[in-house]
Amino acid sequence: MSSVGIVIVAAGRGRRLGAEMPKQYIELAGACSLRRVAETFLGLERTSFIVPVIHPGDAEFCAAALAGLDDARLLPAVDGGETRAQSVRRGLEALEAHNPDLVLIHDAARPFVPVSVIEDVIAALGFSDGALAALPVVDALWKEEGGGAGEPVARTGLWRAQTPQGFDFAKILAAHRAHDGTGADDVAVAREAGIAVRLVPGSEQNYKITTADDLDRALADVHGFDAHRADASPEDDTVIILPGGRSQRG
Ligand SMILES: Nc1ccn([C@@H]2O[C@H](COP(=O)(O)OP(=O)(O)OP(=O)(O)O)[C@@H](O)[C@H]2O)c(=O)n1
Ligand SMILES: C[C@](O)(CO)[C@H](O)COP(=O)(O)O
Repeated sequence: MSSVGIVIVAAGRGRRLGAEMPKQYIELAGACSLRRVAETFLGLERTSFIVPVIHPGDAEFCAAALAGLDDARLLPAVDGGETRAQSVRRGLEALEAHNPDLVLIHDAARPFVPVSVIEDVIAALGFSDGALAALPVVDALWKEEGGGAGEPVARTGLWRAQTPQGFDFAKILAAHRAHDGTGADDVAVAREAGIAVRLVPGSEQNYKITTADDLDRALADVHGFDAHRADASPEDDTVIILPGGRSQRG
């Protein structure tokens, strides 16, 4: 079975949210978004290695966020760059020594990614060198003209990109090394290098915390998502105290 490396990009500043600390470190019912993402990927047997990519000034935030996750697959965090693409590249360079067959790249700012979406992206990599989670655009689209609705934009065939975005490791590393560091996501980098990328259905649950409204939504959603996770094994009522003081049913 192919080995799967995970890059969690967490070096952003969260400027559009404008909170006191970067959004990936804001607590959502006892665990911040970065920790939630790390726990989700550590919960997958297919995960071989995880490298968090962080801002050089966030080492203390990161240490607190990941405290107690005692798992050899969780590699030391590496410093990110000015752009998301630069941060991804640094994560990939850190994974190179571990030589994974595949890599999944995920935003730390998407705390509620369902395991099924991750598994579907990995499955698509069985027949494609690239795959991304995405959702079709369902609303009508209008081009703005002077504050009003101008020309309509056809929505047919348009998809909203999410993460994880997964790739053949050697191919996406080479693509990032050839890239100028400006791509909005790894699909842009991959396509520039001629890598075919499959669309895999994402999830509305897998939204990115970008604005204050998104953070409010996450703070409202988190208890429901956690209850759902806890109810996964209702026959076993044991309460497990997790590192960092969180609890869940076992
Ligand atoms: N130089 C950067 C920029 C972004 N990211 C990460 O890439 C993901 C993209 O989400 P985004 O909402 O663009 O994050 P920010 O850059 O933090 O947000 P903003 O643009 O509002 O500052 C986030 O997990 C972010 O931490 C990163 O690792 N390195
Ligand atoms: C890859 C991505 O999640 C695509 O939605 C990306 O991080 C988007 O970042 P943006 O700065 O909000 O475009």
